Amino acid sequence: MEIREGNVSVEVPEQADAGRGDGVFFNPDQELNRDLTVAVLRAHAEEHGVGSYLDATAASGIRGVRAASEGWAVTCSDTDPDAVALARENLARNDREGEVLHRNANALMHESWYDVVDLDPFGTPVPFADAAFNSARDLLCVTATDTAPLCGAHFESGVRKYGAVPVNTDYHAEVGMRILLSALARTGARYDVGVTPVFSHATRHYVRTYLALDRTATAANAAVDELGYVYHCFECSYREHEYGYLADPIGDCPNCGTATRTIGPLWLGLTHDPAFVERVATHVTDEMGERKRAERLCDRLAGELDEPTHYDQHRLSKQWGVSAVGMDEFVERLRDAGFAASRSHYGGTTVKTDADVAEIRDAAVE
Ligand SMILES: C[S@@+](CC[C@H](N)C(=O)[O-])C[C@H]1O[C@@H](n2cnc3c(N)ncnc32)[C@H](O)[C@@H]1O
Repeated sequence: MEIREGNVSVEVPEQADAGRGDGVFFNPDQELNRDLTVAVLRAHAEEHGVGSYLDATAASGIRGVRAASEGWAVTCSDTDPDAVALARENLARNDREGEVLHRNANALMHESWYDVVDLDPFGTPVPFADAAFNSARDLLCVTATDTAPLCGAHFESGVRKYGAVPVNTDYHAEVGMRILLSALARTGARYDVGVTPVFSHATRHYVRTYLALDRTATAANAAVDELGYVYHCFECSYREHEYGYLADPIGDCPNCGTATRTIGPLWLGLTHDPAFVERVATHVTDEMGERKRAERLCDRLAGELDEPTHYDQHRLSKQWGVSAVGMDEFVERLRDAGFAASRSHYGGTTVKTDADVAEIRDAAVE
């Protein structure tokens, strides 16, 4: 079946359920992810110009074709011969140049350099991360769809894959994002590559991040300095974070006395650069099928307070046995009490604030 996405039209196999079928993979639900990738590539090109782009796990090649239509010199790779044939056909159908290789992306990335590498694999990107840090010069784009291990819902799998302790909290999507960033920062650091996340979002069942790379030991050290731990109380939702690679757990919750759980190492630093996000927003354009959602997401991200966890007003209200109020009202009450507060992109009822859970209750519950 032929579909149009952004400025391109590609042939993709008809699939009943979001990509899961016998044929070459295609998931229409990832259009927002791909629209934002194009906007990020445009914003990145403003500073660095267009260059070489590797669509490492290409399937239909839709990412590669869209990047090629933006002027990037594209390479697509896939281990599935049917995917390789389809990606070639899709580049040709759009009159775009580009090479499509029937290669294992890991071998390819150990041999060749690209300005931008895009990892969009099935599930976890971890099997591709080492090679990617030895292939990407400027920007590494990564999707992870294994949210259950990342968020702590599949605890052992999360520990195995990400070398960190994930705990399933009510801010699980953010834990997933910060576990992924932590693992990527530590992988980059092994090769003296420092990462700066310039744009990241947790949307439905995946996390997507864009890392600006600095290939120096100093930058790698700076990235490791952004790692640390969150101590979480399941009784009252109190949490506290601590930078530093060596955990010194706080023990009992200072709010209610219950033992806290340690989560991490997590990336505690910024998960995006607000100025870059604003520039990305200017590159979200009319031909994008997910333009409205992309704009809303950029807007929310740009205004999101820099705090490593968020709260869910509805969960807190249930815990306290009070009625929830409108989100803008909730944020206003926190600000009126002197705290920094913003809504967050992790969900419609989520908020970021520098108030702790007892302070939130005092400020927001009448
Ligand atoms: C989730 S799909 C990619 C989806 C695509 N990026 C998109 O936006 O529609 C993952 C693809 O990775 C390919 N793949 C799996 N292991 C690979 C490897 N080691 N090297 C290259 N491609 C691989 C699979 O054949 C599959 O086509």
